Amino acid sequence: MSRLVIVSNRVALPGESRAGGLAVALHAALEETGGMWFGWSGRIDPDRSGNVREQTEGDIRYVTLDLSQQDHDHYYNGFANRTLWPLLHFRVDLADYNRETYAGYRRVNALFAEKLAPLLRDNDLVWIHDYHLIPLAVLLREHGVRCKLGFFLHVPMPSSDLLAALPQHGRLFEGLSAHDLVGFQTGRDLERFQDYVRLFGRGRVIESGVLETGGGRLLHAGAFPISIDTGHIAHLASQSVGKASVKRLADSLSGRSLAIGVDRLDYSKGLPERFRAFERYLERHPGQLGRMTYLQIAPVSRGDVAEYRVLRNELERLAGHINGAHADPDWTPMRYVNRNYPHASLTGFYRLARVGLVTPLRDGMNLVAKEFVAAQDPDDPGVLVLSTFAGAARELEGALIVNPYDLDGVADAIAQAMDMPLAERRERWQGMMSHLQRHDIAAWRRSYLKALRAA
Ligand SMILES: O=P(O)(O)OC[C@H]1O[C@H](O[C@H]2O[C@H](CO)[C@@H](O)[C@H](O)[C@H]2O)[C@H](O)[C@@H](O)[C@@H]1O
Ligand SMILES: O=c1ccn([C@@H]2O[C@H](COP(=O)(O)OP(=O)(O)O)[C@@H](O)[C@H]2O)c(=O)[nH]1
Repeated sequence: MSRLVIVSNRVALPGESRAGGLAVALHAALEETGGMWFGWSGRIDPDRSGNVREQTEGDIRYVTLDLSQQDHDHYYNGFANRTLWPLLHFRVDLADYNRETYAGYRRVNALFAEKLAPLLRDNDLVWIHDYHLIPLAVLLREHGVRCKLGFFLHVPMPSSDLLAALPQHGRLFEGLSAHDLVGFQTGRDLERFQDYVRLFGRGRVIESGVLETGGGRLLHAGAFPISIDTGHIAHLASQSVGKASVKRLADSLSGRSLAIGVDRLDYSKGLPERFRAFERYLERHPGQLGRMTYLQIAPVSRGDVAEYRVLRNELERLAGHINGAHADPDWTPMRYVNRNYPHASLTGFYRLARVGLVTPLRDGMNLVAKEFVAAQDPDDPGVLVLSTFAGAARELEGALIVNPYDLDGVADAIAQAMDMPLAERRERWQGMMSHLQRHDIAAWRRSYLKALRAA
């Protein structure tokens, strides 16, 4: 059996709990197979990049690298999160390109390749994750690495005309052809990648999922929608009833219904639009006033990046305004919390909620949508209000699908969820839950690795 080696910027080290779907999902995948997880240690070294740390827990060997402040600023805060992240989420208006951060991004990828290459064996399966590490495969090949290399993009693949706005897009994206298999979240992402290869990459699509790249190399590509450990989330949720944090939340509602949103504090998640839609709900549905409390959990993310700080200020202002304008002495319409919660609490919060609000402007998948469904009480399930621009909307057909830019539409969906009869809630939930039982994180890992072995 070949060894699985996962490479990603973010590594869920033992004992670390941090919001973010990639780390949650990869940890669940590696727990089943064992193997090696290689990535950034999460630490800044005041002197230099490249200090290697190693630890083993169970069947997982973690090998991580420290980064210097400057490398971290240029690679993670800079090119990855101020250039690629906005661009890949269709936000050319927010993308900030500069050659210095691009050089830092390439430098850190070169360092990853230098430290990882000597650890690899020819029969390993190496699975590289996300936009932080697009050039890594080319660099590993230059170090003589011959094993199978796969890549998975967790974020959306944008339209090729948008991608073409990036200087160096050709060098960067043509580098994907050094992999044996490139995976995307949805069929639409795959289609947009194929368009890019055809229109800008000097390549051709032989058949869907089989491409000839500009350099004449054969490349396999496919859609592999990521998922959750459905059984585990459902189990945690069912056990959460007696948990103190869950009980305190339940008691604090004084019999009112709960609507919940759980998102990293990120502009892709559509939080200002969601807050405004919630206010619109209060205005358009006065008959429901005082019947529901909206809890938004939004742990601070990428706080060193300017756009994220601006967003945080805007959300504080909006939450204050909504409560100021609509609260009663005995009822506050919304609660806004910047703390990070472990799954043991979150799953209980999801289960308490009548409405789950997942309304990103763009999202690769959105695991919160899937967790919300898996955590529901089968006898009395809540309703998911889901943006059509989340990858999860391609699968979760029983959700109320909304356009997050249409504030009235989102407001009306919240009201519909509040009034939805039990029989309809059950029917919608059962369809989504049986999908998630069949398509869980193990199925995702298996289908990707099967395709990688075959590529
Ligand atoms: O590592 P961070 O900078 O703290 O950010 C957390 C992760 O955010 C993004 O997650 C994506 O992956 C999820 C799982 O596939 C998916 O459901 C979600 O739609 C994506 O946004 C990012 O792509 C990861 O690299 C980050 O680790
Ligand atoms: O306080 C929090 C907030 C979020 N999450 C987890 O972070 C992940 C977020 O993944 P998603 O795919 O929804 O979005 P991402 O943050 O990766 O863009 C989910 O597993 C959440 O349960 C968490 O553990 N604690």
